[in-house]
Amino acid sequence: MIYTVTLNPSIDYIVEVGELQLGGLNRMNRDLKLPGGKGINVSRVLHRLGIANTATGFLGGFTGRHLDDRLRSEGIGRDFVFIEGDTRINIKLKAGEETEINGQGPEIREAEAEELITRLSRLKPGDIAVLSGSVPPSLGAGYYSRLIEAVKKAGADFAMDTTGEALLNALPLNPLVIKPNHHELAELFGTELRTEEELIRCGRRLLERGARHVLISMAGEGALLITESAAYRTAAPAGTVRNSVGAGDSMIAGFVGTLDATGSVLEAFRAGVACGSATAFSDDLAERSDIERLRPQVEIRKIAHTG
Ligand SMILES: Nc1ncnc2c1ncn2[C@@H]1O[C@H](COP(=O)(O)OP(=O)(O)OP(=O)(O)O)[C@@H](O)[C@H]1O
Ligand SMILES: O=P(O)(O)OC[C@@]1(O)O[C@H](CO)[C@@H](O)[C@@H]1O
Repeated sequence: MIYTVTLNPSIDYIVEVGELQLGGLNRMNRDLKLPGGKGINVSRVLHRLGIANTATGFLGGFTGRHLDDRLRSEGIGRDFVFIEGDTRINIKLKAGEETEINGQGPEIREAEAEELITRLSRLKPGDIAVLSGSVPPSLGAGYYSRLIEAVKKAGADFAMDTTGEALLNALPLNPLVIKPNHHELAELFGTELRTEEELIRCGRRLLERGARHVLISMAGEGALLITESAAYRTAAPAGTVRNSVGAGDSMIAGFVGTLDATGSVLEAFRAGVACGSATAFSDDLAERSDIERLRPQVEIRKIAHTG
């Protein structure tokens, strides 16, 4: 079973205005409230692919209840720890460009934090925990490491999609896959990454530090996959972008779900790119039919041997 862990879920409030008047009154052309938070997005895409999974993490308040209802109505398995604070609302403003304003997240009390660790310590060998997204400030960056230790002690595996210190701390614990986008990768290494060679070099350094697969997503420019033995590249399939929020999470869902089901790293890579692009071309996350339509368009090229 795949478990997704979202420490900081959200309702994503997608707001479309024509031209943004800063300091003035703007009227919305369109708005949409979607379940959000990176792990929750992974769960929703896995579910659409027909892959059994359980969404866990923290939910609270009226927003948390709404999210839980939405996930229940979609038929997604849930095992959230319910907290006192309100789950955040993240604003995704579309005014030509996409601008995101994400909340910090509610306060998580110590007993609530301990409860999630207890739940994850019940995973079984063969299970995979997908840990995604930001950490509410009250938990601190070290919390992910405690969760991972519980998962590993239970004999289960884990994948990680977060940034900064939390990601670096997870590397020695050997994540199945990590997925920085090219901007996050540059930030991790404190440098600009202009060429494919530079991206691959940084990806390899993350392998050396313990990751087992490194996916580098590059939005409309496709993605790179760095494994122990080689580096691969795909272009993104062509299409009209509608809402790219959750494209990276969709990619993780396709990669982890397919790797778990087939054992094929390249099929997992292909599925990941198809899921990511299908989401970018949809208002909400991708539907299975859109993913299947794009899958054959994803051509994978081996570009380098590792080592
Ligand atoms: N504009 C686009 N056109 C085609 N495919 C896209 C586009 N944006 C994203 N994708 C697909 O989705 C994958 C992941 O996208 P991206 O690199 O934007 O991830 P991300 O930054 O983690 O996204 P997010 O944080 O919005 O979930 C890309 O590798 C690509 O396959
Ligand atoms: O603030 P975080 O946890 O880093 O990211 C949260 C978020 O931006 O990520 C998802 C898209 O990947 C959205 O559903 C959600 O609003």
